[in-house]
Amino acid sequence: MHVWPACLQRLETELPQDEVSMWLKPLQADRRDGGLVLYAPNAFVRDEVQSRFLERIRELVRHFDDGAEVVVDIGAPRRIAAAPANQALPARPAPAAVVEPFHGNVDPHYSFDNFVEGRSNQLARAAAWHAAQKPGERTHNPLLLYGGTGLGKTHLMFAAGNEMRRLNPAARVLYLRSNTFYDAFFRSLQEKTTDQFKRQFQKIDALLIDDIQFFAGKDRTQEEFFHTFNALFEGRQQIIMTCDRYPREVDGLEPRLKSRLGWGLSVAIDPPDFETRAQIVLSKARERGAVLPDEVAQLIAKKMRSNVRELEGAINKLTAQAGLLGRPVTMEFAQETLRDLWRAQQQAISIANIQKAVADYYGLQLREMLGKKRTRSLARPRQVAMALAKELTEHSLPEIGVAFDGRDHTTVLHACRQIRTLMESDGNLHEDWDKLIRKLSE
Ligand SMILES: Nc1ncnc2c1ncn2[C@@H]1O[C@H](COP(=O)(O)OP(=O)(O)OP(=O)(O)O)[C@@H](O)[C@H]1O
Repeated sequence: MHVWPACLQRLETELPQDEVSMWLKPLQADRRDGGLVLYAPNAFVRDEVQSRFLERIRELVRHFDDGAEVVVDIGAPRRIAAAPANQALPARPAPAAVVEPFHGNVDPHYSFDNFVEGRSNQLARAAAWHAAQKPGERTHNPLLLYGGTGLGKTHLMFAAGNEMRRLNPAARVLYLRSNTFYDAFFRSLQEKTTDQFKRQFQKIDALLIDDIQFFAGKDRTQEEFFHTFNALFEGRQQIIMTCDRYPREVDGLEPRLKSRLGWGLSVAIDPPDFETRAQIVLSKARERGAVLPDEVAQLIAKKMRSNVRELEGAINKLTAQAGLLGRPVTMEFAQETLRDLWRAQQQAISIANIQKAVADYYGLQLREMLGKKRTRSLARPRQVAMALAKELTEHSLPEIGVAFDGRDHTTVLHACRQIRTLMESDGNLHEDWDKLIRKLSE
């Protein structure tokens, strides 16, 4: 059996069928200088195969053919007449949406009015607001909003788009998910309509592009986005992007693109604090026509801290059940209805998890962090871990003390107070705290 059919057969058992037909079946194998060359129909397929599959293909070829080299190239084996580039693109299901500007795909529901402002998102809100007031101004173009999942990045992006349309109803605002950009670009290659694809962007006033971390490792798409970006930027069209972390931290994004993304204004969104969470609960409940007592909103805000999408899930469950049963939302009703949700959260966060996460975060050995030494570099993380245990679990102070190498409950209490006080003046500590909560609540 030839080596490539054997590899392909194996890959078919390891990968989803559409991946195999999209990327691997179009490859044509040939021998060159004792090695194996896989010919891809175009650069797009070549890049994708190189970045996603080549490592595994090399392993399999080593296995079947004892160490033959593998390269991926564009073109066709010598014995097969070469097809012009782009023609032999693999068949692919039509993408969910193709770029067709001006269809008003900015969801009108999301506005600045129904976005609850707090310390964690104030800057991002202000930046989005300014971008909407004066689209294209150098101070906030491009605007990049980054932060963890479900924290309101897309909400703010839509709010900015809607505000632009409110101020100027003729404004052509296009919202695109990064994967839609990718699909549409791919399709334009397939249909040989890349010029048309590019031209579409000349006609818009603002591009809102969501989740650009998706471009990581997709070299051709990144290159195309880079050109689109440059053209928009030079045309003073507003660009608003979101990313799940600071783009410099995204592996697989090209350095020149990373640098360009930071040209305008980049703003982080952090997880909301307790007060903001409680306000969000009240506001979402109001949107659903339900009246929640403040104490119920506070209870939900205390228990659910990772992201707003989860808060919304809790409110949906609560208001739906109350409507169905015709019961008012009391504390007891909330406790009863959401018990399972909370139990799942609670199980995920134990004192041991917290200790490990804090030790890892500060680069310490767990044993050292829990031990007796009082040097600042150990004592402070130890206090952070104790305070987090109090904040994130239902354990009592004495129980937490026991888990921290048998310390007294007054030591835990002191740690909680000290961390609270220090956070008021120490921005770095506050950041550590937020990051740890985010990590533990994922
Ligand atoms: N401050 C806020 N006020 C009101 N609603 C909020 C707020 N923050 C988030 N939300 C709501 O939480 C939900 C999730 O927000 P959104 O989709 O904007 O998150 P995201 O940051 O874009 O997440 P992802 O990266 O997963 O796409 C939305 O329904 C949004 O309205």
